[in-house]
Amino acid sequence: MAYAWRRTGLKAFFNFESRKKIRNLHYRSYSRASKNASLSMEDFPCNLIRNFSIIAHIDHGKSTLADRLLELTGTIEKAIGTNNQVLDKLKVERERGITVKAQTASMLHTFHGQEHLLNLIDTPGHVDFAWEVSRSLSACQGALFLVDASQGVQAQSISVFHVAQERGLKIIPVLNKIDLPSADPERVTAQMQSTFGIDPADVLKISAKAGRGVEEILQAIVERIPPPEGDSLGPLKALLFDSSYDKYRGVVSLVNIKSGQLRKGDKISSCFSRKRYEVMDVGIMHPEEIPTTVLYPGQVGYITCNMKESSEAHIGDTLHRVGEFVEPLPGFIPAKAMVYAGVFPVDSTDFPKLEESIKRLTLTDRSVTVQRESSSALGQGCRLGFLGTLHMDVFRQRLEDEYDASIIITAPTVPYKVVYKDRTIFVRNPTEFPEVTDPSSRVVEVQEPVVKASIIVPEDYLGEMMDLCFNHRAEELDHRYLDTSVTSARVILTCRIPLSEVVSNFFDELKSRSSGYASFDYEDGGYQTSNLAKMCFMLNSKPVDALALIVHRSMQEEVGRTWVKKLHKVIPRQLFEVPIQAVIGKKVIARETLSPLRADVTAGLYGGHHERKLKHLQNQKESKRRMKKIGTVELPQEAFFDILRAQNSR
Ligand SMILES: Nc1nc2c(ncn2[C@@H]2O[C@H](COP(=O)(O)OP(=O)(O)OP(=O)(O)O)[C@@H](O)[C@H]2O)c(=O)[nH]1
Repeated sequence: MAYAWRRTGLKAFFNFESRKKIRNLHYRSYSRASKNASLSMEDFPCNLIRNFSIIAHIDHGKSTLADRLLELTGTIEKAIGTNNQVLDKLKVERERGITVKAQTASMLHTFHGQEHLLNLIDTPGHVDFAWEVSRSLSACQGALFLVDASQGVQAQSISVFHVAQERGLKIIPVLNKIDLPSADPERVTAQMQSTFGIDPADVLKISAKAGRGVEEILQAIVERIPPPEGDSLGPLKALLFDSSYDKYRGVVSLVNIKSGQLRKGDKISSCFSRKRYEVMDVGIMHPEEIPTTVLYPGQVGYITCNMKESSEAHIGDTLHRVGEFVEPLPGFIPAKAMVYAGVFPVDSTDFPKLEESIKRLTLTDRSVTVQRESSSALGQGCRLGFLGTLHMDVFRQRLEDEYDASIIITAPTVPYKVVYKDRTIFVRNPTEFPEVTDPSSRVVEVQEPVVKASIIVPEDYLGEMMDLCFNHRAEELDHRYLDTSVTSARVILTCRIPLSEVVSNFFDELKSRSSGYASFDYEDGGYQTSNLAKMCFMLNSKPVDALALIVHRSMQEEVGRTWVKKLHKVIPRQLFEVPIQAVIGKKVIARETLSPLRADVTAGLYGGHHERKLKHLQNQKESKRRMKKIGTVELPQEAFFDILRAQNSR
């Protein structure tokens, strides 16, 4: 998919360097199918197709294994020893070494003299991109389940295993990184057995980096994963599971044919919108687009039709032939935004450009929700909903990298439920949070989202982790042993914890207090009643809306004091006294006072040098232009943004 973006819509926005790097990577890809462009899809009935995914905890080697499989099947050039990660195509993925977008590639592999079509979908490992994983699995019958032989089973190993199991996929357990000196294959295999009931005899032991054991993986894919099913003579049913946007061809959709045949020129219709289209182009992702004339049941490929707007490609939609009635496929549960933040242009006149960039970027990332908002301190902006804070950070980086946007993001907030006597509303922006202490607000109660969290950690750090969880208002703490190794037994700790705690600095604390050994995963745990309030920050009695926070009452003094102190540090002294206050309702929780100063920038310049004085006055005039005026208080724009950034990473 990203190749489609790269070739088209987003290409124009990449800077020259990143384009050059990606182009080099692109032209290193050779393949039998691209040389032999007349790939005949008729040659691959269902029994010769295997659709599979690679699933694992973050960094356990999915993209590296994908590279080796593509090399071994001749899809790309051999480059063992180098770390290409061909399917991680976005600049943000290559810079951070993480996958954020599932990618598809088709390989041809001859087994017992018979050529098979293997469709691989490489998926992200981080919990924020779990939606991407579950969507991709819908096109698969099997999954390679990778576990790092030195790290062992980690938190996301458990969640992705269960997602694959619930979908009834055939799971091939793989122990990766056996080349590492710290690898302990026996212990980790035993963990896989005790945690997932995996038979040790089924576990393939490989080094994706060195290419060891990868041949056996190809064999296992063909032998163990069932072929897809589907009647090629039945009515057309194509599951639309992903899409991207091409400014010349419109929407490019990724489809999995569940029954029937999809040909160029076919007249098709969407079960979701009932709109009709004509298929302009069909093909497979190899990983580049390779045109074919038809797609058969079980096959995974792309189509373009006359879909002009990206919103027309509804993820999870069923496409069928015009005039044929079909029962729609089950589709997908829509992504649920977990955190919200306001995104504003640094220069407020750039808002139209920023809004356009956000619109284009969300075409390639459908899990982001967008709503306009305005702030008296920051001007016009958008409130965006993300699946987590890493997702938010990746989106920010993509806006900067691919759209050259200069933005400022407010502190992430979670969606709160406010129950009134006669209705319930969701609040995604702290400024809209009611004054719950005021009886006239008619608020019955406030609820906050909670998650069911699991932390896997060596036993020695259990105490630290319990302490961390308690400090973040966790409840229902429980733990059990994952393995009983005498030297380094590992424990899985589970609890319910407010989502707002998770999106603060929880993850950083978890890593530092466990020396990097703990892994963490969470899933939606519903809502619970909570004692929350809106904290406003006032400068000289004027509220600064962009800084408002929602806090738990048990932490209000601590939070108020911390931020008032930080504001005191960064706000320059004014010509008058400025009280800085943290306020809940009408009550001042914390206060600092900025003493007055008469700004005489030429005071230090003794005698003569009239030009120097003029230059200083000129400089002062310049910097005044970059001041933010909040009520009567003038604040350098950068200082204000620093506070917002600090709130963002609190
Ligand atoms: N020693 C060793 N290192 C490996 C092996 N496989 C992968 N790695 C390294 O592990 C790191 C993570 O590998 P990736 O392939 O990016 O992992 P991933 O699972 O795709 O990561 P995400 O997509 O971010 O979840 C890289 O530095 C790889 O070089 C292996 O078999 N042996």
